[in-house]
Amino acid sequence: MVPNVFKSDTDGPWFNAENQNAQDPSVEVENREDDSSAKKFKDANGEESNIEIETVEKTMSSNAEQTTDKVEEVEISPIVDPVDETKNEETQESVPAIEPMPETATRSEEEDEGWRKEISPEVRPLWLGETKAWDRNTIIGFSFLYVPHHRFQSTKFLQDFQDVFILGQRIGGSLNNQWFATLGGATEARTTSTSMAEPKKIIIDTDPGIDDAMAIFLALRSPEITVIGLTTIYGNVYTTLATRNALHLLEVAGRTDIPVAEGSHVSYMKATKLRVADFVHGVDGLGNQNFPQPKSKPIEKSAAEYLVDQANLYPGEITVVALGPLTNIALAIQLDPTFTKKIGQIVLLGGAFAVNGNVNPASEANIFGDPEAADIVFTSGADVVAVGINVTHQVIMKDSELENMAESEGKFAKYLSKILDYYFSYHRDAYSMNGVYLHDPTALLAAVNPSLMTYTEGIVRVQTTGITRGLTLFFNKQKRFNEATEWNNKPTVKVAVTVDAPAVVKLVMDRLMNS
Ligand SMILES: O=c1[nH]c(=O)c2ncn([C@@H]3O[C@H](CO)[C@@H](O)[C@H]3O)c2[nH]1
Repeated sequence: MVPNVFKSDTDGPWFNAENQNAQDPSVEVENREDDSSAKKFKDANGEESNIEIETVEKTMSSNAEQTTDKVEEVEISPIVDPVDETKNEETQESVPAIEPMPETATRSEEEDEGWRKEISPEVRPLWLGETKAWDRNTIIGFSFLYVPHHRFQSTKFLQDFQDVFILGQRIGGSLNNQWFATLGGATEARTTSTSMAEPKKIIIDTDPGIDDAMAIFLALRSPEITVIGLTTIYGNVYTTLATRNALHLLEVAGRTDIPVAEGSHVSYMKATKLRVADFVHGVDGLGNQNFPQPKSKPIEKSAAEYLVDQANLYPGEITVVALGPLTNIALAIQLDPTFTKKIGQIVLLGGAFAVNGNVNPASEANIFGDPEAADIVFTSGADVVAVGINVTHQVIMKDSELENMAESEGKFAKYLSKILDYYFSYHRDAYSMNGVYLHDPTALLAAVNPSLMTYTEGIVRVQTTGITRGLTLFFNKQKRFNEATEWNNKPTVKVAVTVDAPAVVKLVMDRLMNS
């Protein structure tokens, strides 16, 4: 592993009054003082606003293994198709014969009505999609609710997955071709698939940004994932420019089919004094290349609305890769508190865990951009994976690799080699290094292939005031403190601790050069 390289950025060229007071010219919102923001945040983020799910501990068992899971109103109903039985090869027990699942299926009006009556009122909202025909994905979204009902012929599709989740709790699944599930007071569902190798659905929340451009192109070249949308945010540039750049990058890639939803122009606390890192990326965010205006337009929905919509459409299936300040994600949670359970995972680039920051000794840029939003996301209960600069500062693209890119015939590599010049010169000035940190591509790869990194789990809080504003503090839960603390009863998140840096650099280079 390459040792962690760190140098303080406190007196870099960006740390000046001009940047600190800069404002997005497109914003006409009354500014608020930092201090009042912090106070309101405390109120808004007090105990009451945290979403706690009441659970009781019950034991779920099956003929093959015993698992202890927290579930609500658990009642296991092993279901065996009485009609078609066969023997399990290993156990010699009778199991339902599995027929191949049709790609699509339809249900009649009458059947639909019948099912509606049998389902408990709590689960009805999820079940009652207007869908009359469905494919494998939508069946999985609904099927768990109906497992105990034989008429639904669950065996036909339950073969495809093992675990069924409601509100993040495992309520059933299939084992040795026998399957079981419970009908609890569920309003939402999460499913995991073991046999379907469908690409993961990804939404990239981005502030392009040179390394954002790398990450977006890398995502488009990664068969393990499907980019279903981009949402934009201020950070490296203001939001208006981030949207323009996102649209431009998709045009370069020939992927204008991917929607772009514009994000917030102000912080979570509605502050308009935003800090942007144009000194890292150029005033246009893309290395001062004077690219033409994109022809395409963002969709009508805001980023937060789009995130909530997509999470509702594909419960448990979407990974948000957040490459800028976390304002849009916090706004999505504010818009719909159940977003935290409907979103599959949030992989975020942010934080400086047990190392100095890159804005000042305390704070990393994305967290510093909106500390209140970051604290909301870290303590939201969502499945969060944080990739901080303690990890990304180990992943360095060297001068020689830039030369290789410039000589490559690859479309993305050629484009990137031009804009990367600016990023390289910033790193030479700020860090005296002949290379650049691959922040955003590394975070993207944590979603593509989590095994490139190792993780620890604990509670993360973000400092929102004073000289350590933006500090990310990780609590490993190894001590029971005498007094109650601000970390009490908060959900845990995963934090990346080590990275296979050579493998990450190789993957980035290979995929971008062969584009
Ligand atoms: O304010 C910043 N200062 C930096 O030195 C710096 N280096 C990279 N970045 C951007 O912020 C995230 C990492 O902290 C990435 O999205 C970089 O684009 C920086 N932002």
